[in-house]
Amino acid sequence: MKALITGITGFAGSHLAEHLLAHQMEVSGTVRKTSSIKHIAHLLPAVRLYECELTNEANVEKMIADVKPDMIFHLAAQSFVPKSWESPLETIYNNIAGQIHLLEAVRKAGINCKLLLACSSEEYGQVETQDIPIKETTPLRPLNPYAVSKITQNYLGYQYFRSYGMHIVCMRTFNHTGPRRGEQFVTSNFARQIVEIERGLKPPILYVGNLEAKRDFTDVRDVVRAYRLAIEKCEPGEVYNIASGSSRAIGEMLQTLVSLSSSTISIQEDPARLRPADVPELIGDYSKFHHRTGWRPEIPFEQTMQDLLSYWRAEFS
Ligand SMILES: Nc1nc2c(ncn2[C@@H]2O[C@H](COP(=O)(O)OP(=O)(O)O[C@H]3O[C@H](CO)[C@@H](O)[C@H](O)[C@@H]3O)[C@@H](O)[C@H]2O)c(=O)[nH]1
Repeated sequence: MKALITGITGFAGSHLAEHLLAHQMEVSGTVRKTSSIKHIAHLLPAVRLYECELTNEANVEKMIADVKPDMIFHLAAQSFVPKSWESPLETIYNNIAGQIHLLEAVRKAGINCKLLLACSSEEYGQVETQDIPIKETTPLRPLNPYAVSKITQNYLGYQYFRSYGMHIVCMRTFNHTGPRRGEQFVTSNFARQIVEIERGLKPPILYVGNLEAKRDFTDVRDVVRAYRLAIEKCEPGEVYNIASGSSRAIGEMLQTLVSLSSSTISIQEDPARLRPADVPELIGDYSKFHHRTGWRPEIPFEQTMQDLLSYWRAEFS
């Protein structure tokens, strides 16, 4: 089976490539001119890389015609919420134009290809207390342009399924983390600061934003396993939550990380890290996905935090 991963050089993309190779799939992926291949260098030449800008229609058509994948995992996106406030149009344009080019290229190529769209729990946005834990039927009340872009990706997938009968499944993935997580995201940002403090590279003050928000974290390695099961077993046109089913305040997550270090660290709020609006609490109900595939998360949160710190310690060794 030929799998294509858009965003293969990224965090989830690199873990997914490893997972699919371990399941005897042929793996290709798209890279941009500016992408670092650091996270997948160890997988070359087993994975094939295609230089492709998803916002360039001709690039995408050529890539799909060349690869003729049996399945596509569409992960490439502008995925950092604060950036979507700084440049809303860029986020909307990148995330939507890229996906439309991909859907159109597959449709025009007339190939038999399953697609998985990596959407987001941010689509739920402002969730009412009675809606927790969040089901796929919970109303969508987006709080930032990134969330709007993901809702659009989600509904485009539905529309192409309905209009053309394409095999498209949509995952509303809750927060996920682990080794290689980009340093702008909260878990990795805090872990990196701790390691910099341990190494004496910065004073022992860890800067934070909103510690009250609650997020439902799953290990990225559990998430990529879910993506393979989803493309194999899920019903096209449907949307599925991927979550752990419990949440933690960001402050609790920070305490877990700090407890795994022997350094003495003080915490200081950095107003620049506060957002114009922050989703207060996300807890996902993953029972729909569990009933379809048998999946449940396996890696304990403390293990994920330990592995994330180990990743940053290795980066600074
Ligand atoms: N990034 C960051 N976030 C902080 C900080 N301090 C507190 N936070 C809080 O930590 C929470 C998580 O922030 P992020 O890690 O940036 O993730 P996110 O905004 O929840 O979005 C992530 O999860 C979504 C799924 O729910 C993904 O769709 C999205 O792409 C991203 O991975 C937010 O409530 C944010 O305000 C900080 O210093 N940096």
